[in-house]
Amino acid sequence: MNAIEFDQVSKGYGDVLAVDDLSLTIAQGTTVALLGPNGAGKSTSINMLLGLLRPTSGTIGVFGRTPDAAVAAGDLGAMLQDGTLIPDLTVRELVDLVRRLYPDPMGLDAILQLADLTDLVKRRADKLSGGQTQRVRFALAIAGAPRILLLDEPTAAMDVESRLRFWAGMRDYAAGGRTVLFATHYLEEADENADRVIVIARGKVVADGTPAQIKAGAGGHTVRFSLGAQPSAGLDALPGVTGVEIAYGTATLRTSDTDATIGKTHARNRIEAVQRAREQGWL
Ligand SMILES: Nc1ncnc2c1ncn2[C@@H]1O[C@H](COP(=O)(O)OP(=O)(O)OP(=O)(O)O)[C@@H](O)[C@H]1O
Repeated sequence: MNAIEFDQVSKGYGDVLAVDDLSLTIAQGTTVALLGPNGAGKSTSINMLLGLLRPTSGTIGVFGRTPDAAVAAGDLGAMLQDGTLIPDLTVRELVDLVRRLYPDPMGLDAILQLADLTDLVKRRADKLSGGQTQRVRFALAIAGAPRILLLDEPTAAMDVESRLRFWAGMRDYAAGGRTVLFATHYLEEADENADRVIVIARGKVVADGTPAQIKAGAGGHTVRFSLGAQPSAGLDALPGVTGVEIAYGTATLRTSDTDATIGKTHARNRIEAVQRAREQGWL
């Protein structure tokens, strides 16, 4: 049975077409990565799945029901990009409070263990680091034992070790037939933690397959260059680009069309070099 179904879904914000005629199905029991650069439409898709946003056109089904009906039935748990915790409660009190809101929740100890929170149970929610806060938000997402878990860039504030423990907790949660859909910018995270990777760029699916297929296929080419003085903004909008990573002054672009990406990168660099030369009074 399909857990999730998008049928020709589009979503526009004024002039911006964030999701563009998206059709896909996700089978129950799979862990799927939604991989794409900033602005690809990942959060918009997840928010539509939760019924927080309405599609401009097309329909979304969750176990054959509308997103609103699925949320009401407790089928969907989510960890979104922001959201504050109730500050006055301890971690244990907060997780217990939320799990009691559901008809058939997970046990408190099981949640705390999966979210790696057993050492933090007595800590007040407003005294947590960014990565610890993320772990509590993961605990709240799984508290109701939802059949589908949606994670929107869940490891954003985590260090390397926290990330590894987080993904181990996610895999334990997914084991036994649950469906997980997570959004990420990183091919490595998708590769290591998903059964299937859907690459989206500018609201459209540009590749869809197993991590091995995605790495070997069209989405797997890499263009790397030193940024120098030029800004990194806008690299994700270059033709073919499906992912951007910036580290130590080097840009690594993942692209489905190396020629088009290099052509535009070259043109952009020349324009910026001319602009800089003008600013310096050399031209
Ligand atoms: N409320 C809004 N109003 C106008 N435009 C929006 C709004 N929310 C998102 N957008 C635009 O829609 C497009 C898709 O955004 P979305 O947040 O879904 O992408 P994303 O893949 O989740 O990006 P990121 O990785 O940065 O979170 C972007 O161009 C974004 O600027």
